Amino acid sequence: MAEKDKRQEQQHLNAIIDQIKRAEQKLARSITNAKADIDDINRTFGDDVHIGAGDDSISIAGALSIHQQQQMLAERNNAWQRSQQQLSVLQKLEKNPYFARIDFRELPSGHPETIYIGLASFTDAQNHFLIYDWRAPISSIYYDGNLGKVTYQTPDGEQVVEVSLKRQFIIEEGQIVSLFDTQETIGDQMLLTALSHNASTQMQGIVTTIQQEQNQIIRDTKSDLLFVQGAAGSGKTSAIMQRVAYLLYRYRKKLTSGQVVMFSPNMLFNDYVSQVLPEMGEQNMVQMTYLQYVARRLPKVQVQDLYEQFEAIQQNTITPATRFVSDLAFFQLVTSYAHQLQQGGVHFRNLYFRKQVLISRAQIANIYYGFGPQYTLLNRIDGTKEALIKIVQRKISSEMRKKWVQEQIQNLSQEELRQMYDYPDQEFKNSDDETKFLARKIVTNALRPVVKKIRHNSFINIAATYYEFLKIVPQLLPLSKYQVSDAQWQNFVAQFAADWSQHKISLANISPYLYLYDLLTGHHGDLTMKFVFIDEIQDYTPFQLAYLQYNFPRARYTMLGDLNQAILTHDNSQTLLKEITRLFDSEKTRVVQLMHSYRSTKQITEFTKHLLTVGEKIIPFNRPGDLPNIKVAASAEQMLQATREQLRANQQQNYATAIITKDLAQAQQLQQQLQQHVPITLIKSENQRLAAGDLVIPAYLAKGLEFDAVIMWNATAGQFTNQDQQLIYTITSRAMHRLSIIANQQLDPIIAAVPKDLAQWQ
Ligand SMILES: Nc1ncnc2c1ncn2[C@@H]1O[C@H](COP(=O)(O)OP(=O)(O)OP(=O)(O)O)[C@@H](O)[C@H]1O
Repeated sequence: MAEKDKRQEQQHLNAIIDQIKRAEQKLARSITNAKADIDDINRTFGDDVHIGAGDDSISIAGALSIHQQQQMLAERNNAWQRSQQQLSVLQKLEKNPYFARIDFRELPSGHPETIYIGLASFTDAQNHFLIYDWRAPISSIYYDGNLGKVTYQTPDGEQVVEVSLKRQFIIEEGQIVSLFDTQETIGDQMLLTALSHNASTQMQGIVTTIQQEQNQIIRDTKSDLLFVQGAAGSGKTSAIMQRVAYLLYRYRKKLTSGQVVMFSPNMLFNDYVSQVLPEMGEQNMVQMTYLQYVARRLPKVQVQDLYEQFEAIQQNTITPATRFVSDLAFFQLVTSYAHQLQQGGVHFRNLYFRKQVLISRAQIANIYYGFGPQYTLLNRIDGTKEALIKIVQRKISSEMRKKWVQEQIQNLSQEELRQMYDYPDQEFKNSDDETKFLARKIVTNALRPVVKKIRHNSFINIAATYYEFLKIVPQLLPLSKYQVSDAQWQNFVAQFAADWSQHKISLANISPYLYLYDLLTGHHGDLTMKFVFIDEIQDYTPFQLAYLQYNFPRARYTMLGDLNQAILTHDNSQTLLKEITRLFDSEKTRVVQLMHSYRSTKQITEFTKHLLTVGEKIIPFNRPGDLPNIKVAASAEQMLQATREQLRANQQQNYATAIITKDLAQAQQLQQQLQQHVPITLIKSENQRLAAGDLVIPAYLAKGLEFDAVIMWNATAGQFTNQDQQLIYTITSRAMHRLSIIANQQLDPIIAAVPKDLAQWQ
């Protein structure tokens, strides 16, 4: 490119930065003023409020004044926060205002235009766009098209333009480091630079290099279900973070970050992605794991956690019965069973008062089933609640005469008495009246917990109802059709009861349990949630997905996964997609396949894709690096030695290494052995933070993460089973720049089967 062009671009950049600086100063002044206003209002708050003379009540004028002051304060606070946010966006823009320029002409008869695209929009005093937000409709021509005719979507329909120039910039601290014109969608040069960086404990945004296939996902606004299947490292997670930012922009004023929820594989991962949106000037969405979501509904019961779940898979304790209750067929069975409960089958609990049965379960059942057949479950429960509360109210009068109440009245201290009165120095006709008043108060207070129990549906014994349901499942449906024998089913049911008696529940049972509870009590889910994102979909069961859909009935769903990386569900992963699409209207379902893999070097991706014998197509991005190296040591001692040497070699290249083990026990043992020689952090729980530097981490916690260098520990024959192909793929595909595999005496056969020329064998 001509020197003259470069000079002109730097001049243009300087002029823009000047304008940004001026806007920053203006904003900083208004922030200072807003802050002064807020302080002022706070200071004069007390003075302006007129307290009514003679008593403690506030006069109407005073109350109005308080209300006005509060409103004013809230407005100023909002304005102040908005300005703060704008300022932080401007500060980011000042360092790196834009990354692309497009010259184009609207067809058929527009005049030539030049636009610059950056992280956010920036306009001059006359409201001319100096920078376009990357999410603006026009910006999609940067991501989607080549030179020449390009079509893009606007809110008013399609628009065609003729693109004559696409220029990309790398700008650091206000200086153009490099710029190039490109014919392609996004020049490979720019992507290569982006991908060559070192891994970090925080995920980075990909605004400047979003690929065309990713852009389809980010800007989709039509689908109720957007299902993205993509190889390891194909940018699924990156794309959805960008998609959230896009949706918040596109639907601003109508959509808040609280109406977007993302279900992620573990909390470590939540932490890993937590900076992406704030870096783009947006607030984080709600983020949680499925386990957190269901477990918080049953705070007194211990739910099988991620670790136990993974161990169960490893020990092959996943039975045909567990698989069956994870299926859509079982979801439908729970749904239809709930209808049957209108006729009978709900179990109840006695309601107690002062250790005596106040309303017996038989009485409650009579009320519940006393309503006519036209009553739905919801009407039935509402009607029962009403009737129970009436019974409680009727008890008040008879209870007031009881001895315990009289005793309590006599034992009341002056202070307690004062608190019982409706207002200070309350007067009564006579002492009888006063005693009656106090007795009523005491009994009402004592009955309050019972009323609360009624309101919270505690009179329903959901565990017994669910248990009864499990017991009769074989009568409702031929289990043999689902490859479950009678004995296996009996075991499953017995296990539920045994777990429950110890206040535990398995992950397989918790979703159907809660679903039955929801149907019984008319809990209809969260109607305000507008977008639900589910990452690593392959680790969900169809039941869980159907249950999520039940819980967020008005939301649109984006599901991402790699069917090659199912480490918690194994065999059903290939059929999962079919099952999921059954849950949605096919007209509004879109399936996108991401085939390019960006994370790893070409050598690593070529190697890892051979670990999969069946699976989806994977095209490596052409970023060169070393061949993966495989070391088969002669003893456990030598394996450790080789690991230390590899760690050292990686450090010399400035690569942070993650040593990934099959399970937690191996990770713990290895870290202890290594720690005597080198500092290394053990990641043993999802509640930890990801530390910078070298780590030892079990495979199930490394999901979704990436590292400069990976050492796969103990890839010895016999450690992994035939079923572990996807686990091995997940481990090895975490490496960005270097992959090492270390085994003792004999290599795992899945790895040994990879063509010899794809690795360096030592
Ligand atoms: N368009 C892009 N520009 C720059 N970097 C990208 C792009 N797409 C993906 N990457 C990088 O590739 C790596 C992998 O991306 P990401 O973690 O989003 O993939 P994934 O599909 O979720 O992977 P996995 O399923 O293996 O967890 C990240 O370092 C990400 O920054």
